[in-house]
Amino acid sequence: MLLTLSDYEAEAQARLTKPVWDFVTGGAGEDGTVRANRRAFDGWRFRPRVGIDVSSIDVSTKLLGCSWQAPIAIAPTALHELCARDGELATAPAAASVGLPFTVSTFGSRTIEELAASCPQAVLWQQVYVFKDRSVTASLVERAHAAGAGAILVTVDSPWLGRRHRDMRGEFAMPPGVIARNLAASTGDDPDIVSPSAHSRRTMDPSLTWRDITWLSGLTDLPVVCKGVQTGEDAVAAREAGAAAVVVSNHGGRQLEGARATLDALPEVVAAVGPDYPVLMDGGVRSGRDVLLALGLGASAVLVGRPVLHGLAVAGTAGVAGVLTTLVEELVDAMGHCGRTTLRAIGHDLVTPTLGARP
Ligand SMILES: Cc1cc2nc3c(=O)[nH]c(=O)nc-3n(C[C@H](O)[C@H](O)[C@H](O)COP(=O)(O)O)c2cc1C
Ligand SMILES: CC(C)CC(=O)C(=O)O
Repeated sequence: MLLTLSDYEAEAQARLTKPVWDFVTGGAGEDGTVRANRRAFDGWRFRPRVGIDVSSIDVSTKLLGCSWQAPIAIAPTALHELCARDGELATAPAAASVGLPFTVSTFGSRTIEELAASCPQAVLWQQVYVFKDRSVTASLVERAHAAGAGAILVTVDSPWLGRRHRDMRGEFAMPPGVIARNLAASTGDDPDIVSPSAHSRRTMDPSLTWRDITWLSGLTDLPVVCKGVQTGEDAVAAREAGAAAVVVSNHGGRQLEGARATLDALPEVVAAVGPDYPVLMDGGVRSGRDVLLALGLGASAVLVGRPVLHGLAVAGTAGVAGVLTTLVEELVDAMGHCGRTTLRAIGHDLVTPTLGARP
């Protein structure tokens, strides 16, 4: 029975080849930060209130110029065709049916134009990297705008891809026929990403600074969101560079082994930018209760990465819709039991450190 996101994960593992499973699941080094992201959620418990009418619960929100049915979005993950034949073409209708934004990766196996045409109801965001060749980044932004995207997420944690031991040991190579078509539409030819690590060394720009975010913000009227911020200082710098929001993210533990859990970094970031600036987070969110803890610690919304790929591998569109619906239902359930009926009613008083889990 597919009751929880762990059930989808186990079922996905049974369906994917080992190299693809390792690529999706793994992180930098020995996966220490991947585990830290998950464990951080065990460090917090709820302080439920009772005596409050919870017969009607509204988890919808308005953020970055669009309406969301719940404060959850799909994080950008490369090459959905690794997990399902139709790749992102299967993901988009699931996001649309649940009413949540879908961030298309630069390395999407389908172009943003194809996705916008095949699923006009979907709220699509475009993730970009600052490439050494700035014209490729600018083209991704321009195409996203023309395709009707709602926001640009610029990933700022990737001078190159992290040292991912699972992929290095397994000598991961992209299966033949899996093509980063979204990037290809901006470079003009099939980008050679057989080795994602080698490709990142050739193309991603390690000289990226906040000046580049200012440049990027000047290219578009769309909200630009900085993804990969992990400190209060950098959140303030992102805001000053023109970002409309930040995503507290360590790339799902795939970049710097030893980076702290994103849930641990979140309160510092929220304190630095104040309550009126949108702070999103991702990393290790695996239940609606996790979503609620992140909101209690100040997040405006969360993104989920791997669980969407698990849903895709299990049952395509229906699998992704199942994963997203589970998260929303669990969030509503937890809010009711906590005596909270709207997102506005969620504050720091909702959470308390787990006794014995923290110094
Ligand atoms: C297989 C895979 C591919 C990813 N590709 C990208 C990408 O192309 N661009 C990006 O900014 N982040 C990428 N990420 C990171 C996610 O956007 C997100 O930060 C991370 O998956 C969140 O953690 P979670 O998987 O625990 O939810 C990728 C993550 C995974 C697992
Ligand atoms: C295909 C890669 C460039 C994407 C990825 O693995 C990542 O961003 O974590």
